[in-house]
Amino acid sequence: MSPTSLDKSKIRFLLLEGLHPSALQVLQAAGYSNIESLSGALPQAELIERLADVHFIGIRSRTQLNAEVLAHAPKLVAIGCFCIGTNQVDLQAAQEHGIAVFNAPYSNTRSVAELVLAEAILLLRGVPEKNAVAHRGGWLKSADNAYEIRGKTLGIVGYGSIGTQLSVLAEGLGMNVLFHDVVAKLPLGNARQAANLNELLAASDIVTLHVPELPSTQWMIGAPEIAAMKPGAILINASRGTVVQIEPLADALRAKKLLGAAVDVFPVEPRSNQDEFVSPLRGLDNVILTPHIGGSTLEAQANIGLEVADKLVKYSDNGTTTSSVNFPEVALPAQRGKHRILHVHRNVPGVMSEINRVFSDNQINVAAQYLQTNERIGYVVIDIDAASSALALEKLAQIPATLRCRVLF
Ligand SMILES: NC(=O)c1ccc[n+]([C@@H]2O[C@H](COP(=O)([O-])OP(=O)(O)OC[C@H]3O[C@@H](n4cnc5c(N)ncnc54)[C@H](O)[C@@H]3O)[C@@H](O)[C@H]2O)c1
Ligand SMILES: O=C(O)[C@H](O)COP(=O)(O)O
Repeated sequence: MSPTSLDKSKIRFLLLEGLHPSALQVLQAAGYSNIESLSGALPQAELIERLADVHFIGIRSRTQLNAEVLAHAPKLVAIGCFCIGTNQVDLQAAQEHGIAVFNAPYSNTRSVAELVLAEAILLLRGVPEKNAVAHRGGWLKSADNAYEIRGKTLGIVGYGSIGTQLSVLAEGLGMNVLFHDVVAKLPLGNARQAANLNELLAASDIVTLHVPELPSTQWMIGAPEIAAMKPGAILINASRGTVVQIEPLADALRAKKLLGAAVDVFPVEPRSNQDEFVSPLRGLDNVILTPHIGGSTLEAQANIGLEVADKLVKYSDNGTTTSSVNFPEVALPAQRGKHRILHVHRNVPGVMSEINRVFSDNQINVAAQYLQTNERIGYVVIDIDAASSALALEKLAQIPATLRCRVLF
């Protein structure tokens, strides 16, 4: 019996944006060798060119996999976002092409929370400004506008994985925690959910943002929201660059309405370390500017490499889609002596009858079948006799609603 899965040496992986070597190690240990790793993101035209024969791509937050790029990726089976955010991928277009998307939803939450707390402490003491002045030969020894973090109110916008982790750490430092979320959330410790964003803005000494990039979070902090903050408050954004309007923020910092700010993410970010960083916030001494490194610790990156690479291997090797962000979740144990068909299809009436007709019309015995659907697509894993898999694959590929179809083992 000949193996029907594509030979592992022919399965191409393209890893972008300097993924941690742990990702490569997981892929190699699973038998994959056709792997190209690049340190930066690619411009759209080059991305499209390279995706022509790539089966799996690994990216971080910079690589834009929009509908046009995905339309030019005929062999792409899955995308690994080696980070939390998946806003850089058009998840709906990926679904429509039958491409599964995976991420690492928890691996860098601690790293972000630690950075935010460190920034809050430094900004409350005026350290960024005092440091900048000292570098220019000045000496700003003064207790003016320098405060302890103990007893201050931290306002967390978005009480998810990062927001809750931060909440616990902040209370450990003696802070009061207020949070705002669109969903009613169980407060941890003594934290309290604010009635709305304005209540949080008016009551917080430090406002920190931890919402995903969504249409509803775009530019959610602009001039009116900054005006609603306490005079002398601090704003921290380590979420996404589209959440805060930069010009009103720069104005408020210049006018000393805000004591300081820490910004890790920007509406436009350089594609690589070789490109220039351009921002109206440059040159403001009371602002900590960091190059999108909230999740960039070796611990987080190593864990992300292991987690996402493992998800790609499991999907490639046996079709498991557990914790995919855009695919129905299916996990079936492998069966000895059987071949496995993975069929992704548009979720339209009658499609399962057509699929099952392939087996009944061709007298193919089905040993196991597992279907999961969401609004748009269905994903069915079918184990059948090895001798029939080539015929089944050919017939299933002809069903008009088929998006992707492959056979394993
Ligand atoms: N700077 C970095 O390096 C870095 C690292 C990790 C994550 N991030 C960003 O941080 C974001 C948050 O990460 P997370 O793991 O905590 O995500 P999460 O999904 O666990 O939590 C997000 C929370 O925001 C809430 N939310 C959504 N829309 C909202 C709105 N309009 N107003 C208030 N709350 C709203 C959600 O209900 C959820 O509780 C990620 O989506 C990512 O974009 C940045
Ligand atoms: O979404 C995330 O996890 C962060 O924004 C980190 O992105 P990065 O991997 O590009 O640093």
